[in-house]
Amino acid sequence: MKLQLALDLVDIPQAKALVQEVEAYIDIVEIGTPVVINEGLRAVKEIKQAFPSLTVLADLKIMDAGGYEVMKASEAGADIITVLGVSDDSTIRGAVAEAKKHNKQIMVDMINVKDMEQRAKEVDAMGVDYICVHSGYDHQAEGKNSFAELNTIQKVVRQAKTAIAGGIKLDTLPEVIAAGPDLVIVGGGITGQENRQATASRMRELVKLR
Ligand SMILES: O=C(CO)[C@H](O)[C@H](O)COP(=O)(O)O
Repeated sequence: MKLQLALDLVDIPQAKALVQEVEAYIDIVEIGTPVVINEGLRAVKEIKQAFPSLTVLADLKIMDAGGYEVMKASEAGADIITVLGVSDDSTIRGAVAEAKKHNKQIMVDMINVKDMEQRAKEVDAMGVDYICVHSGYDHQAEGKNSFAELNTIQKVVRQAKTAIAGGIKLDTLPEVIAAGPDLVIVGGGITGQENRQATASRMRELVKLR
């Protein structure tokens, strides 16, 4: 099981400072959608240059032009790029084909997918690397989480790794870990804490036990 740090509400200098603090405890650093909107792919490029040994995920949440956008993110240094599960199949296939050319990986974010079981089967068959169940900020505000959805996709996914994101905190992490995803994604559960290093370190310990 791996741990991904999601950076969403920061600029590039703040992102670098945060990664520096918790680098030892994470496997993947995510350049979140708001960061890419504010700073562009330069944020991906600068973080990869500053932390070359970390896997960098660009959370582009691609919805169209899969091949082109994956090409640009790959050129910027992203190792993993996200595409939305609600996208057209041709977008996901284009993203997967382009990622393979650059030796990169595709994560499909299943946010707002209505038939989770059916779509997970379909995107799994398209050769994506990760399938991520995700309660976004708007869902979190309504008190939702993705634990049940993780269970649903785990029953049908055969080749991709499974991931879960959305509002995971130190106190809910044991429940998430018990559900057995391949990757746990934590944003505010680390970045919003007073002692980020201690929180990330404890999360690392818990994740490592599995
Ligand atoms: O993609 C995102 C929002 O769309 C976030 O990166 C993801 O939800 C993880 O952050 P948090 O743990 O703060 O919810």
